[in-house]
Formats: sequence, structure tokens, C-alpha cells
Amino acid sequence: MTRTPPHLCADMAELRPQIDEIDAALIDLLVERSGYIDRAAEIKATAGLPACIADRVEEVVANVRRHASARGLDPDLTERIWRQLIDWSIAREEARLGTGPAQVSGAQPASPAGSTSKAPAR
Ligand SMILES: C=C(O[C@@H]1C=C(C(=O)O)C=C[C@H]1O)C(=O)O
Repeated sequence: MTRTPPHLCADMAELRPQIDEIDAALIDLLVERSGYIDRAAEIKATAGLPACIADRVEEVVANVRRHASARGLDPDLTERIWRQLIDWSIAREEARLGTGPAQVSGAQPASPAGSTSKAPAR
């Protein structure tokens, strides 16, 4: 479906379905991403790797901050969203690995809440 550009949306009745369509597309991408998270858990089970690999978490966050900045999107908001997504992904992996929170040695420890969330870099 070709979306109506924002500036051509005459009213909220025309605008909201465009947002709904984008949200559905985002869900499709999250479902696709979770398939790779599930495969990561399978690979890690064989390789003896933990779900949470903090260096990779920070690499992913740096990547999305860079993409956000390049597109004029608030990088701090983007980081908060992605850290939630990554926390969810780690929990999904841990459920499949049958493990609790674990860290790769030498990486930044996870916050006490076991999440990757922390104050955005300034
Ligand atoms: C997918 C991985 O597993 C975890 C999930 C990540 C993610 O959702 O981007 C990143 C790092 C890992 O803690 C990975 O190790 O690459």
C-alpha cells in the first residue's frame, strides 16, 4: 500500500491509518528480528555463549544512535527504545538457553536490574 505523505493528510482520519500501517510494518520487522534472536540462542547454546554480550549491546546501540543522528531522529530516545528491545531480546535468548543474566567477562556489568538500560551517553 502506498502511504499518503504527511503533508497531504487533510485530517486525522486520513493521517492515523498511515501511522497504523507503519506500526504494522514495524511489528513485521520486530518479528523478523526475533527470528534471528532465536537462532542466536541456538548458536550460543552450542558455543557456550551467554545471552547478554555487553560489547555487542554497545555496538548495536552505537549503530542505531548513528543512524538516528544521520536521519534527524533524537539519538537519546532511539537509545532508550533499543535498550528496551535488546533487554527483551536477551530475555528471549535466556528463556531458550535456560539461563539467567550472565555477562561476557571484561564487559561493562549489566545494571542491577539485569538490563542494559543506562543513562544515554552525552
Ligand atoms: C543477538 C545477540 O544476542 C544479544 C542480543 C542483542 C540484540 O538484541 O541486538 C545484542 C547482543 C546480545 O546481548 C548477539 O550476541 O549478537
